[in-house]
Amino acid sequence: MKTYCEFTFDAAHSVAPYSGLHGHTFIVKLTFGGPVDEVYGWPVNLYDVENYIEEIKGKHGSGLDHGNLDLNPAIGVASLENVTKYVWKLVKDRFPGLEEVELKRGMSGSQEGCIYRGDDGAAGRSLAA
Ligand SMILES: Nc1nc2c(c(=O)[nH]1)N=C([C@H](O)[C@H](O)COP(=O)(O)OP(=O)(O)OP(=O)(O)O)CN2
Ligand SMILES: [Zn+2]
Repeated sequence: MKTYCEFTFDAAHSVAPYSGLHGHTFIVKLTFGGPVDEVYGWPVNLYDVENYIEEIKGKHGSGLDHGNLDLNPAIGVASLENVTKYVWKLVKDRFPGLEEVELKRGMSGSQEGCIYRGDDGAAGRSLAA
């Protein structure tokens, strides 16, 4: 069984020398697997995940939401890939059943994104549509 949830956050970033500081709405999809609860049938309680998401989004720029990703030393250069790996680390530490993080930026129909499954050798595919 794979269970997923999505969330968005608005943040600024730059990827020098290719882009200066600008903002996006980032869309994140978290997919969970592993042993399921015998009663509820789920590998993870999304209620717990949603509470944690609010925590990592933070308030007033203290987290991902409405922040400048460039200022977070744990991310490094705020490319799609580095932000995706950062989200992976945040969530995997709290929910070991995390199996995949997909991060997208831009508007539907012209989005770019990548997928990370915890293995640097895994193909992170660009979703330039
Ligand atoms: N594999 C990747 N390649 C590149 C990335 C990346 O994250 N992964 N990022 C960039 C630059 O950010 C890119 O040149 C600028 O694109 P974007 O961040 O989307 O900024 P835009 O000005 O294009 O914003 P839009 O909203 O998409 O118009 C380069 N390569
Ligand atoms: Zn950008």
